[in-house]
Order: sequence, then structure tokens, then C-alpha cells
Amino acid sequence: MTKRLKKAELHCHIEGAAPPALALSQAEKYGVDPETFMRDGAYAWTDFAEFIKAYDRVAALFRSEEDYALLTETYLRELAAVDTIYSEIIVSPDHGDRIGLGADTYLSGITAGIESARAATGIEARIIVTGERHFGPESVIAAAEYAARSNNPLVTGFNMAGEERMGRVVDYARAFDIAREAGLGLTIHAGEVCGAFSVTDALDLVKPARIGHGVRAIEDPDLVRRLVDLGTVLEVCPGSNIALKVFPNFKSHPLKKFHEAGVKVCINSDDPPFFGTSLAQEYDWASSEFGFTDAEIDGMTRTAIEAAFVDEETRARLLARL
Ligand SMILES: Nc1ncnc2[nH]cnc12
Ligand SMILES: [Zn+2]
Repeated sequence: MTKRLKKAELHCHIEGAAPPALALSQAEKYGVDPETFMRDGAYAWTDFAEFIKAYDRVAALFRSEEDYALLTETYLRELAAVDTIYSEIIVSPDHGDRIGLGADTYLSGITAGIESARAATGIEARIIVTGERHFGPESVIAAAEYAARSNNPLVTGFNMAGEERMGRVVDYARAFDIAREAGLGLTIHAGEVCGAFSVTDALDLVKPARIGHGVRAIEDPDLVRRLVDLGTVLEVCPGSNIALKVFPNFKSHPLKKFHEAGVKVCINSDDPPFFGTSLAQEYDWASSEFGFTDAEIDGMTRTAIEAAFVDEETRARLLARL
């Protein structure tokens, strides 16, 4: 039972964390037919490409600064209620622009949600700006430029999510150069839908401290050793990987193999209600499905805090809470 363990996560997409009940109330607010995004109480999608579309349909239910504050506060309070002390939220200012809200207002809503949740529960959170790969290199570069000039102290990292099969990492490397020069922490979705080559590309061209997923690196033993040598942290999201059929079941999921090989790993929820999961559920599965001891799970939480994109004073405070 992992209920009483302290928790932390580095990989959760804010719109992907929208509880279905909140999505339904937003749909009612904006007169959207729930049938367009939900079946039998669950978000409707079939494969990865459909998931990306379903994500955008749910994201489209959040249209104002208040909507984003409510979404963020709701998610963080849910995390705090299961003893989560730290969360990094992946956000897409592009989305704010596309819906006419504007990137600044989108981010200020999310920031307000973080501040309310912190005041109410003590949970600490940071914002990771992401580019969406399927919108092409120009859009990802624009997201990096936006993150680089953001004066928001909660914006501490840059990521790239979206359709991994679109282009190669080299096409997007400039975006990461911009983010690196601005002092942002770097992480990138790789080795989720695409194979080990995608993780190799990321290490060669982005040199990130962390990789989102990275689980298909298991297909290349030399690459696994390289991850150990570099100390790259994999933000592993087992429930997401199984829901998206990256692996058919927990037995074949490589989380334990990475851990045994000495790769730094931590546990994350990705887009929890889309994948029938939650951070608490992922912690439970770490125990019940992967057979990790509580001490090993605590070790992965420590890894998350050690790899968090926070200042050293905050890191020390978080480590002291473990
Ligand atoms: N698991 C995932 N992979 C890539 N892009 C995403 N955007 C939201 N969730 C994602
Ligand atoms: Zn993700």
C-alpha cells in the first residue's frame, strides 16, 4: 500500500489532467455536446493519433483565465490529497494563442491555480512550457522563444510533446538551443511511440537532463548503458504506456529493468483520466505490479525531486519533506 508515501511527479499535461466531472461542467458552461469527447463517462479515443485529437477536444473546453486557474487548482489539490509534495505541469502556450485567449492569459490562469493550491495545501509546482511536435518546427521554436522571454518565475523548463512520428529531433533542435540559452531545464518526449533511435537523437541533439517516457530505449542495451553513464532521468508513465499499447501489459513494461540497470527513473501519470490512472494509482502499481519495495519507491520520488527544475533552496526544502 503506497497511500502513506510522499509523492512527486515531473510529467503531467495540464489539459490531460482534467477530471471528467470538470470537463462535463465546462461542456455545459460552453454548450458543448459531451458526446463529442466522452463515451460512458470516459474520454473517447482509440490509438495514439486519436488520443492527440481527443486531448485537443478536452483542451478546447477551457477557454478563460478562470477556467485554467480552476483546472490547475483542482488537479493540484487532488495531488496534495494523496501526499504529493511536488508537481511539474506541462503546458502549451500555443493552445492559449489558438483559442484566442493569448499565451500570457493562459499562463496567468495556470499560475493563479498553482498559487491557490500552494496556499491551501503546501504543494509546490512548476510550469514546463512545451512545443507540440505535430504543429511543426516553427511552432516549437515559437514556444521556446515564448518560454525564454517569460518572466514568470514558475516557468522553469522546456519540453516537446505531440506526435513523435513527425519529423526528426534535428528539425526541432534549435528550439532547445533557445531554451537552454535562457537557462531553462530541458526534457523531451522521446522513445514513446518511436523506438530507441528517437532517444539517441534526443541525447545527441538536445542533451536533455530528462526524457519524457524514453521507455523504448530498452530496445538498445548500449543506449541503456549510455543513459546510466549520463545520469539522464526517465519520466516513466506506465499506465499511459499500457493504455497507448506501447507495451501490452505491466509484465512486459521495462520500468523494473531500467531501475535494475541503474537508469534513473521516476513515476508519472502523463494524462491521468485519459489513461484510467492517477499518480496515486501509478504509485500503487509500482508496488503491486512491478514489485518495488516502499524504500525503492521512495528512492524514485527522491530521484524526481533531485531532477526537478527548481532552485536549490526549493529542492532542499522538498528533500527535507521526504
Ligand atoms: N503521452 C503523450 N505523448 C506525446 N504527447 C502528449 N501530449 C499529451 N500526452 C502526450
Ligand atoms: Zn507526456
